[in-house]
Amino acid sequence: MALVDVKGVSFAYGVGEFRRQVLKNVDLLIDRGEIVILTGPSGSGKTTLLTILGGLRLAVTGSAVVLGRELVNSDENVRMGVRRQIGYIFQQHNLFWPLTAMENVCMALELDDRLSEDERRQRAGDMLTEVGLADHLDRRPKQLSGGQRQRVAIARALVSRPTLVLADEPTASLDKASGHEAVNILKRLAKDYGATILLVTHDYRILDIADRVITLEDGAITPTRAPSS
Ligand SMILES: Nc1ncnc2c1ncn2[C@@H]1O[C@H](COP(=O)(O)OP(=O)(O)OP(=O)(O)O)[C@@H](O)[C@H]1O
Repeated sequence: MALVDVKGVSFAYGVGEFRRQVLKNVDLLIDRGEIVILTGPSGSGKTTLLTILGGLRLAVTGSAVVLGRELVNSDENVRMGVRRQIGYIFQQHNLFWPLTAMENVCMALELDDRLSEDERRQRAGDMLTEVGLADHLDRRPKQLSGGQRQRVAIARALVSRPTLVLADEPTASLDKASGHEAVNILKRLAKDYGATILLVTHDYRILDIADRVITLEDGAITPTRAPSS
């Protein structure tokens, strides 16, 4: 069974004369372990689709089965259950400024009451080491570079070993070298842990990390092409 199985999803913002159709009959299948990049022009509906698949926005038309649960017309508790199995990475890393790198990553484990405080710190430290920040555990975001902050965000998204990682423009605020480094780390960790990634980007420099690139234009998926390598 596909990890993400979308059929005929449409979505509009607003009502009446302000109604704007943003997604038009979208179909999308993503298998377990795949790294899929979703690209396309600004305003084509990429973030809207990502937030629907992440259980952050409710769609009412079509079908979107994510991690085995139907999200279209779903109850909030279904979406919450799915959200708990997803790691999110955003353009702005969304780290908490007063907290250290270690504390930011530990926060992602706070819902898991099977872990003791020591185990959380151990796992967070291990994951920060994996992203190359073993020497920066006690630094706060303002003491880190943009690329290092995004690596903390990657560690935070992956520390709970999510089945699915959704990333929205994760390299948009990074230079070429740190953007590429960040997504390569993300790819390596996803492959190590068997996670599936759906990543929205305009950044053609990172298309080569994908197993598959799909394009959204004016709310509709255009035919799939192989990633340029
Ligand atoms: N909350 C909202 N209310 C009304 N319209 C919205 C809302 N969010 C997005 N839109 C509109 O929906 C369309 C699609 O937006 P979306 O953010 O999904 O596109 P995108 O492809 O991710 O764009 P970008 O690449 O610029 O981030 C845009 O025209 C946008 O202005």
